[in-house]
Amino acid sequence: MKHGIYYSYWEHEWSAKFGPYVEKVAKLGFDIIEVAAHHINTYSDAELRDIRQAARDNNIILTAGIGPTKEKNLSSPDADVRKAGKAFFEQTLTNVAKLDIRSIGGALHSYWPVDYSKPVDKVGDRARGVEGIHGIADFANNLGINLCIEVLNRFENHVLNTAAEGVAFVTDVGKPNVKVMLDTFHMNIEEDSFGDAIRTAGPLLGHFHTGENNRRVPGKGNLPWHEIGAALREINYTGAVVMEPFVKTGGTIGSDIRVWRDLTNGANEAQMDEDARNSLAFSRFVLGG
Ligand SMILES: O=C(CO)[C@@H](O)[C@H](O)[C@H](O)CO
Ligand SMILES: [Mn+2]
Repeated sequence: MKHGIYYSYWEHEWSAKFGPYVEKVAKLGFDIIEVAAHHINTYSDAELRDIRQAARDNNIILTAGIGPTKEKNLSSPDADVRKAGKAFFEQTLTNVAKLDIRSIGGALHSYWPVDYSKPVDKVGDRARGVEGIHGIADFANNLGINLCIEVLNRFENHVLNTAAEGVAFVTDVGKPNVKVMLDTFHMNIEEDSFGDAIRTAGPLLGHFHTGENNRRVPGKGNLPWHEIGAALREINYTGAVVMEPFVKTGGTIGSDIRVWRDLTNGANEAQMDEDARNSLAFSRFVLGG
């Protein structure tokens, strides 16, 4: 098991440059830095080469996360939007591969966060999502990349809310590099049992996000970390565990995640770093790795 952190912990925008975080998280003791792929197509090849080199020098693995926009939605009823989504993913995956990234996770099968001001078509979106992911899976596989389909809570997406729905979706896609991704924050809202949800995903679990009930770093809230760790051990999970804390207000990240209060009690960067370091020690102990 490898442990990481999403760089958005420290940032307000998905467009923030992620290069400087490679060395920072290495110093904090992490194995992985997860970066937002939303704007990777604006990076030059030279920039990507430098970041890849920094990761190699610091013994850090990069993983990617993404919440596709409505205009790049692989499950849209509009064929032109689906086409734009496919082209966007092909370009994004090509650039992601330049960083030696082997895993991209998020609502790849849909868009995020969902606009609920209009009625949603869960059945149609799911069917088009299966087809859309099926249509980019081989392209990703040829680059050595796993597509990890994130199960989200009802307020952020309607297509997949439980591990069982995630497993059924991934089984329907039927490609070896398409996996289920779970996130403890979302599980806490939707699942009857953390342990059962993890066991339901079993060998299909490809990526795992951690965060407390209020998205503080693991160890500062009330989630049943021992139960979560026992279930991960039971299924012999050896993949990435990436903490995804969101504790600061502001910017697109603050508003997409609905952070309307400072959950750090005014912590400065050094104190936030210390929280991350402590949570990493807690996570390694309780979850393994
Ligand atoms: O859990 C979440 C959002 O609640 C994230 O994983 C998100 O989908 C994506 O990473 C955005 O970059
Ligand atoms: Mn997540």
